[in-house]
Amino acid sequence: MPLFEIDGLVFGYPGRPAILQGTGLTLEAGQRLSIAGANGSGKSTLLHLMVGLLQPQAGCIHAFGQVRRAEADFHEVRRRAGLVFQDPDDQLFCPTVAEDVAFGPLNLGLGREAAMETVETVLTRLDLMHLKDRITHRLSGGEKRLVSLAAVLAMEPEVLLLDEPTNALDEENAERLVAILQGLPQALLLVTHDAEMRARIAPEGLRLQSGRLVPA
Ligand SMILES: Nc1ncnc2c1ncn2[C@@H]1O[C@H](COP(=O)(O)OP(=O)(O)OP(=O)(O)O)[C@@H](O)[C@H]1O
Repeated sequence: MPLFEIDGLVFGYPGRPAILQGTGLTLEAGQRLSIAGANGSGKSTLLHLMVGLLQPQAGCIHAFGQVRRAEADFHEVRRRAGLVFQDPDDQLFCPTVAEDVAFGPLNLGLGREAAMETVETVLTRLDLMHLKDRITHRLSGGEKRLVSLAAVLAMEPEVLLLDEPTNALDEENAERLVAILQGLPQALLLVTHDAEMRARIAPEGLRLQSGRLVPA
């Protein structure tokens, strides 16, 4: 059973022409797919539709074995599919890094102590323990991006949806992120303009062009 099976998606922002015009996509368990495409072609929009942050005007989103239509259908999707937003400020909203990373596990019903254990495990794995007690909004752009990934991984999603994950990262941290992503067991959908990163993490590539996904 595919994790996501999307067919015939049509979407345009209110008062604007449709940017997705019959987009289809299948993501299988363990599969790593990349999506390239021009600025403004609708890549971020597609990821937002996949987790129910936007509603399509037509088409079908089948996720984790069920058709998802209403907002309530997407609660489970957002728990099982972790979206790392293009802008970390859309992801992080707690006063400290520890609280931001603990937010997901606490929301899933973990007790405070268990959630804090998860925070330490994930931050240690990403080599970010030095940021644990920092004020989130005072972090650098690159630090925020890594903490965003930590916050998503803390929820142990079955699939990661990554929107330009190396934006704002210096070379060393971009390299570290690539190594981390290569080592993760999850299925992954990677949106990036970085051709080298696509080749190293998700060589099976698609391109969003004229509102449809085509082989890259
Ligand atoms: N909330 C919004 N309201 C109206 N238009 C929007 C909104 N969000 C995005 N758009 C427009 O929709 C189009 C697609 O945006 P989207 O962010 O999905 O593109 P993208 O392929 O991810 O681009 P990039 O490569 O620059 O990140 C763009 O023209 C953008 O300006």
